[in-house]
Amino acid sequence: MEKRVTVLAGDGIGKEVTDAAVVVLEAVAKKYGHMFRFDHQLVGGAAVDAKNNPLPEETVASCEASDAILLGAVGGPKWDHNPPALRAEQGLLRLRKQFDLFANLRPVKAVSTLIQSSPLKEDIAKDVDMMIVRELTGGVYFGTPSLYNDEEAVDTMPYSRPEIERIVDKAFEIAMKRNKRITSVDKANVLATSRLWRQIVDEKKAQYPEVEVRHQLVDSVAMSIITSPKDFDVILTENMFGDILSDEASVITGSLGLLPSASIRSDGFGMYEPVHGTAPEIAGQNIANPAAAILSAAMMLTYSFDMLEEAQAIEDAVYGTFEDGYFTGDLTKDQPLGTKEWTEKVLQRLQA
Ligand SMILES: NC(=O)c1ccc[n+]([C@@H]2O[C@H](COP(=O)([O-])OP(=O)(O)OC[C@H]3O[C@@H](n4cnc5c(N)ncnc54)[C@H](O)[C@@H]3O)[C@@H](O)[C@H]2O)c1
Ligand SMILES: CC(C)[C@H](C(=O)O)[C@@H](O)C(=O)O
Ligand SMILES: [Mg+2]
Repeated sequence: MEKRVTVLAGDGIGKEVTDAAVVVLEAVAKKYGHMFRFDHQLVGGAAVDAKNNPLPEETVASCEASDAILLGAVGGPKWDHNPPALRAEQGLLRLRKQFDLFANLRPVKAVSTLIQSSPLKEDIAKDVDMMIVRELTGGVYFGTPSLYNDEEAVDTMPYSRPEIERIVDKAFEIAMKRNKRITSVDKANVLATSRLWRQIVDEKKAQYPEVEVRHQLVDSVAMSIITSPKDFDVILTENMFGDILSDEASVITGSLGLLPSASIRSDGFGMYEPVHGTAPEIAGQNIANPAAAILSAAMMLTYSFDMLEEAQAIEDAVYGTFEDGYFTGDLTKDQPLGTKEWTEKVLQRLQA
């Protein structure tokens, strides 16, 4: 099969980790007889510097002509004080909104070879396997009015019925393919959007009688995700709660550098991005963990290209490399491998 992929490295460690994902995809293409055409474009701070726009037209045009997008990360101190339209993160938010990528899937899997890197006790972290389904194009990230001046600031958190219904449907679909358990996370004791969210989840539940649905308040989930993570299978939540809970859940696995994500819409088009950010303090040093970006590439093969065997081959190579005892510096202090050297081990496994 031939596929076009727009690669948006972005800023900080974005380039190092997307470079790793691209070489892995090239190895997969060679092994399975596919052709992936990569088109590299600017987004985020790099695009602000070059084009005075965090999401230049050429980037949008390339994404429109592609079958999927692979993104590194955007942002950093250099652009933090820019006016809102010229902030690096705007490039990412506009991409998500413009391409209607409403469903953000963030799997959190604790594998036994990495348990020693988790600060949690082994019996708590062991065998955790959950999927965070985060609404990605609504809520407080995109609310108007939005206002900021020296005296006053306003954010608004709107959600419409159709916006909630489609993400709730997606969560039920995913739950049906997994263990038929959903925890819907909200703040219904305070927020009107959460009360509508709860109502719609309850309505949809009637269509999926086999799925066990639990509502839990986000503050309580923030605690239970650490004390009893195995209680969760599918976590369904709105945009900002999902952002916060996914970074928190990464702790269970051992590192934020392990968490991939898929940002998809209904027709199969998607953007694939690690959950982590640009990690400015380690950028350019060949020490970032590329696993999250490589696993995001595997999600691209699954969700956009329907290449399930190829995706599995990437996952096996990544987890096999950990089993072989090779780790980057976020996971071990004992002779860690660099980003490139660790990726080379993954390639060797793929090519074996
Ligand atoms: N999707 C994205 O583009 C995205 C996501 C999150 C944050 N950001 C941006 O990134 C910038 C930095 O944000 P932050 O510091 O809060 O979060 P971050 O995710 O960049 O870093 C948090 C911590 O995790 C470590 N870390 C992250 N990824 C790693 C990896 N692959 N390997 C090893 N260690 C890793 C960092 O060194 C740091 O200690 C900000 O501008 C933020 O807006 C972008
Ligand atoms: C960079 C930022 C806008 C983004 C978000 O908040 O969605 C990031 O934290 C993420 O998790 O993808
Ligand atoms: Mg985040």
